[in-house]
Amino acid sequence: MTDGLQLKNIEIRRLGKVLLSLDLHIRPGTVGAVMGPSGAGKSTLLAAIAGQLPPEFTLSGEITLDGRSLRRLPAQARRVGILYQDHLLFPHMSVGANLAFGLDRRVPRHSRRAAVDQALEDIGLAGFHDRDPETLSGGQKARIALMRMLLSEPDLLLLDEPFSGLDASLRDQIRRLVFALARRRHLPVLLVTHDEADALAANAEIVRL
Ligand SMILES: Nc1ncnc2c1ncn2[C@@H]1O[C@H](COP(=O)(O)OP(=O)(O)OP(=O)(O)O)[C@@H](O)[C@H]1O
Repeated sequence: MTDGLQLKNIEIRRLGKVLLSLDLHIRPGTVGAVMGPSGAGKSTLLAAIAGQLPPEFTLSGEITLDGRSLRRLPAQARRVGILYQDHLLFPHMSVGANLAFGLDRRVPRHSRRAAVDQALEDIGLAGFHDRDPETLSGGQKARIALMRMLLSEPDLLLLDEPFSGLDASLRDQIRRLVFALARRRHLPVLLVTHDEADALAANAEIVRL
């Protein structure tokens, strides 16, 4: 069995033309960074791994996560967490409700509040449970979006330029947090970025499209 994420002979086509082809192996607790020009298919690749490839595209090749093949699994069964640039939180729910939404369904109802409070503490936002997401800073939203994703207990993290909307010091702080949490949980991370510094901060193996 191969641990982590393995992409073998992946090809994504649109209108019969190859958009991208690649091979990649990301071990648990390490980061693989995919870099390339705009339109190269980076976000499409993440969608393919997550089981959300738009019907305009076709995919061939093998995608395995800790040895199990993902391609035939529906998106919700793949246990993949995705983080995007815009850190979308549900605006009509409190911070606590946003986090509870991410919680793995296996967490029993009576321990959910404690799990959410612990999660808030882990990201330095203890006491934010009842806050409205609209009242948060960009960095606070980013931390909550990250934690909401981690609470769903994914086996793989897909990061689609999650740091690019943040200013320099915040960017450094958030990416350190993301990579430290991923390492601690032994998760493989596939990072899409335009910024070489993101890849360096993650000690990532870089694949250029
Ligand atoms: N739903 C879709 N239907 C048809 N074409 C699409 C769709 N989504 C993306 N494309 C096209 O597929 C190509 C790859 O897009 P994608 O968003 O994966 O690129 P990217 O490398 O992530 O770009 P960027 O760095 O600008 O985010 C682009 O030419 C884009 O216009």
